[in-house]
Amino acid sequence: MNVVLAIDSFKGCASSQELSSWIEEGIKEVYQEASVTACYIADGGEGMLAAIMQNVRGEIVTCKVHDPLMNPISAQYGILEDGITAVIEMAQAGGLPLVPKEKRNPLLTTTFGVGEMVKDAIAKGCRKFIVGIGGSATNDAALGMLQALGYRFLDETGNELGLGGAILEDVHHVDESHVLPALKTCEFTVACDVDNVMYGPRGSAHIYAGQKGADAAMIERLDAGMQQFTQVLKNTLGKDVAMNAGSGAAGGMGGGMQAFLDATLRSGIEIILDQIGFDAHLKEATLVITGEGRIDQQSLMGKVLSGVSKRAQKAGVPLIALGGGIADELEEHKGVDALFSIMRYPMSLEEAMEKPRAEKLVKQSVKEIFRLIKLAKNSAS
Ligand SMILES: Nc1ncnc2c1ncn2[C@@H]1O[C@H](COP(=O)(O)OP(=O)(O)OP(=O)(O)O)[C@@H](O)[C@H]1O
Ligand SMILES: O=C(O)[C@H](O)CO
Repeated sequence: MNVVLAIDSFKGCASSQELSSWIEEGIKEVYQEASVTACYIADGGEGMLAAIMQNVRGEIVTCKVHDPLMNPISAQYGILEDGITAVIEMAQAGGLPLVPKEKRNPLLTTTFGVGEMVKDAIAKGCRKFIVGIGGSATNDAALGMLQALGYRFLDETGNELGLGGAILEDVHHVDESHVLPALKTCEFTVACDVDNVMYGPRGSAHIYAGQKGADAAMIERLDAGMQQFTQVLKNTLGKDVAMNAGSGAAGGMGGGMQAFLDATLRSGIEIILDQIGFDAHLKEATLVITGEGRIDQQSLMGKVLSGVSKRAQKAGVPLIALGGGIADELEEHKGVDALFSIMRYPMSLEEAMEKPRAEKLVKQSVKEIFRLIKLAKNSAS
């Protein structure tokens, strides 16, 4: 019995690492001799750095940067063993949890700190970047990040603009004369947690600015600003990126990085599965277990579950998914052989998400599943 685990965190409850160790314990109680390979998983947002660095060789670097409201903080990024590839998780410097609820305002928040991380890595010799984007407090199309790297954004009359999503509507000119020279020799691959576009009904502001503290009027302003800014990108750089998949991830960070840094945008889960050599693990696998906090229709359309499912199907390995909860409307789940909720009896979400209870529920569910598998295997042989 070779089980491969590729489970996303249950957001607000348990990390991919914690879940993996609980699942492994549950399996081992039934199948002592089982071999369990835990692949830590994330989608590009929070947790991506840990997911990649725990699966590959490299070092973690801590540096001093600024949070989305420009308060000094420490952030971490990784340098792979080749010494030139940096793994940057934008959420470390631009993440939503860094901003207290009452201060969340994507007109003001900036990705400046993410640029500071890139600058630090460049100073340490890095020239290749894997940047995980998502889980952000920002909607500034990467302008803050670019400002930290020397870009200056000017209004109609040539005045330099400040920080935050509010400047999108005022940018008319881009001054590249102070850009860090080494930036031209850098290669960026962006791991996007979603495939949204920069503006419009599926744009970053309409879909995600609400959770970052924007009210309806702010959302309209950010959306209009983003639209205006993408027009400037077209006129000044000749770059038409606004409708590319992932350009609207992390408040337009994907699109900004594509336009200014020639970044390649990919789905975060695909990048992570490649980095950790997931396909090789599948070759030996009897079964794969994936999952996330809440399994819904979206889970099967471009996030961790669908990424893992595509590869498991290709390798012909059965896949089961474990969720804190499963959305009512989810009846069809093509690509996942069986879905299980860890819940045993009605309880409040708060109770369910208490870590010790979640741990117990996960282990109990896993034991039940593996008891059945063992029984079926024994009766078949
Ligand atoms: N132990 C748990 N029991 C029941 N439900 C849980 C538990 N842990 C998390 N959840 C539910 O899952 C939700 C989080 O969902 P999930 O972990 O799938 O992340 P998400 O916000 O959908 O982001 P993403 O899809 O990018 O991972 C929580 O808000 C909660 O409703
Ligand atoms: O950061 C965000 O805006 C969301 O995670 C989508 O990318």
